[in-house]
Amino acid sequence: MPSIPLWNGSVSSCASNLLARVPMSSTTQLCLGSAFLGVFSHQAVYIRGEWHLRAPRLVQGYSLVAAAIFGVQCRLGTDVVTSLARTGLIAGSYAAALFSSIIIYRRFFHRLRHFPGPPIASLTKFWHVWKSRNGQNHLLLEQLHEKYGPVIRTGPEELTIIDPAVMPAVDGFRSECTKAVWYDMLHPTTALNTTRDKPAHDARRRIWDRGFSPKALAAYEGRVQEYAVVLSSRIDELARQGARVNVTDWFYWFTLDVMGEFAFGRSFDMLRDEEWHYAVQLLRKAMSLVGPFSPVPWLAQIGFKLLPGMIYVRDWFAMVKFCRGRMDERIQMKGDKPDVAHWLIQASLEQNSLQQDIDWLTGDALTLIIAGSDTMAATLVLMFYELARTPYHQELLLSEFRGINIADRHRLQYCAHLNACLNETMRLHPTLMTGGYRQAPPQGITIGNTYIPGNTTIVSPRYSLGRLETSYEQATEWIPERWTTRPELVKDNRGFSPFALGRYNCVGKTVAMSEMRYITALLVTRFEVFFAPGETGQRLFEDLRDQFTASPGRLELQFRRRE
Ligand code: HEM
Repeated sequence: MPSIPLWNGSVSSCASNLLARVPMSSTTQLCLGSAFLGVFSHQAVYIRGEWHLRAPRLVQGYSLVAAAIFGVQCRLGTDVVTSLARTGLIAGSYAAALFSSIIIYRRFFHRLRHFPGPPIASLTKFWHVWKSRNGQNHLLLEQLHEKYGPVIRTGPEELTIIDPAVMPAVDGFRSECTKAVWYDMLHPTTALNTTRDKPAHDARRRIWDRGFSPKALAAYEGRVQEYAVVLSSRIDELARQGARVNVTDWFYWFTLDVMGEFAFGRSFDMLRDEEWHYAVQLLRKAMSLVGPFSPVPWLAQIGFKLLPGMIYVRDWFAMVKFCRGRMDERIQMKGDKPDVAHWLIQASLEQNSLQQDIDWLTGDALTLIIAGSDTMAATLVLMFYELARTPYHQELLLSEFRGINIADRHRLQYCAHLNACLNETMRLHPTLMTGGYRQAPPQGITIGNTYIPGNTTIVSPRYSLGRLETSYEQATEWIPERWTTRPELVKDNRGFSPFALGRYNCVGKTVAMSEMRYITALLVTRFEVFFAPGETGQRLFEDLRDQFTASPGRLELQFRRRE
């Protein structure tokens, strides 16, 4: 995109000459000129292309221009108050004209103008920031679905599509969709998951795939099991005391410790210390902003670039610094530990680019920690909530595990009811509830019978897709048998894609399934699980936050050792 010079010396002297020549009474003329510029800049410049990454520069540029207009007036002898007022008028005229032009265009001329949705959503994403300020975007989209149907305009450039055809259309192997602007939210952090450019993503993905090959997975297995056994023995101690177990914390500590091992060859030691590591706390604080600010990645960019000291932004940078330090340590580590970082570092060494790749390595380590822990922990919490409510399913699982070696992941992967419990949890309580935004290719795309114009952001919320009565019988109930003995309860499974499809699918799917199967088998064979007195699961759902990955509320269970 061409960039417009917002400020330089020649503009300054030009403005100075101009103001010197015109009488001050011509403020009206200046305001009109400014308004004209506002409309012109929208129609000629901003109407095309993406601007979110340039938002910080634009803020700086406009501030400079406003300061220059003010400065020139003061130099011409106008008093400060009048200069300020006049600058406000000129800047206000520009802004009013610019935003009026944007609003009229978005409402009446935009290519998405015919799609239903809240009228204000077609004008600005700020309505979405406001509506999802409590981090429960998944519920908001459900309400909109009820009111407006399967295709909803949820933003000036955005459609939310709650139709099972959306998943194969946007993520299928032949799909030409790309990752949407949301993935630039954390720019300039570079990482596999946030790479929007297809060739660059594919190249990085090939490196990651080496870290998840069958040979690599076999090497991680033992280490994951060690952590699972530690978790189980901690729970055992609590069970002996008859204590309540906040499984939300324990499952997070378990998955985060494992991901620390994968990313840095060193855990966060949370299972051992029984408390949150400070770096993980920083990460979680920073991540809590992802939910409300997801609709406006440009605002996040302004925060990152112009307000690095602001609370939450500061936490994010502190976490990145921590990861960078741990990655430096990991690079220096002797020995050949089987972890994911090994493969990423090895690729950089082979290309002789270790120093240049340090940002990639840090960003990828962060991705691994977030993508690998939040998803698994939330799935486990939600599945144990369902199991605690239904002892019958614990018994079914127990009989499935009888006589088999649960430490053998190949054997566990054929446990039909275990797989069904996991699938059913990921259908009803997906851990990427609304996340995974895609962008339609320039020529557009047809989903079901609906043509989606080019470059539209497409949101396909798994939370709503998993609850469609047109796809599932008794859609809001947790019935694992729908994936085994009662297939008639699944009418259309195209929307079921917990790990995504195609080029952007989950690289950690096999490790995730294997880890979740093992920990479930270990806990169910050792303990009976039930709600702690007074626990209903209400807090779990009331405090459940949609911040790209799901962040569930507290759940207190009790465990009783099986004889
Ligand atoms: C219950 C467990 C998990 C679920 C439901 C899950 C789901 C997903 C989904 C839906 C995506 C696509 C995200 C997008 O469109 O932006 C994804 C991507 C990804 N996942 Fe997972 N995931 C899980 C566990 C894991 C684990 C254990 C790891 C690592 C060990 C992992 C690493 C990744 C990475 C690196 C990506 C980015 C892939 C790419 O962009 O090429 N995930 N995951």
